[in-house]
Amino acid sequence: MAKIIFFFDRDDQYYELSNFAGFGFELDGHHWRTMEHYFQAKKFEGTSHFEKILNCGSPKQAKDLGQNRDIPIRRDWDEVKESIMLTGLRAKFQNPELKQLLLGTAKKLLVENSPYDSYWGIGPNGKGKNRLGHLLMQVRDESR
Ligand SMILES: Nc1nc(O)c(N)c(N[C@@H]2O[C@H](COP(=O)(O)O)[C@@H](O)[C@H]2O)n1
Repeated sequence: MAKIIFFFDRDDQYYELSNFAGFGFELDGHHWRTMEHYFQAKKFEGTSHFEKILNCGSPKQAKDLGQNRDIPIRRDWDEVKESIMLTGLRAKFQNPELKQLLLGTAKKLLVENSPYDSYWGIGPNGKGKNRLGHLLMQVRDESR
């Protein structure tokens, strides 16, 4: 049995772990359609761009809006982004179905197999930080 779970593409067995997966949750008085909506919107808290991301349809739209640098993102984003990601993941995995799925991964290494992102995923050379995978494993440990 493989000791590593790679997730990223829609047809991956554990696609639910992806921030793009369609599992909504409540947090900070809002309903978030996906983790990606929450994460990207938090870059622009207190602006109309936050509302635009909150209300947009797809995680892809949320990410595209979140990468728009015509609108300034909060200055301390690099310092707070990990704790924002962790807070969102904790809320997402309150869903009993998702919590069971996460716990069912037991002690396996969770890896966001993103070919683009060397910070949250493992990036093009497979050596990225995989911070999303590590935070998911933290939430898994907390859920036991
Ligand atoms: N382009 C893309 N497609 C997916 O299906 C993804 N899961 C991701 N990764 C997510 O992108 C977010 C990082 O965004 P920033 O570059 O920090 O703005 C993060 O939620 C990754 O999990 N990307």
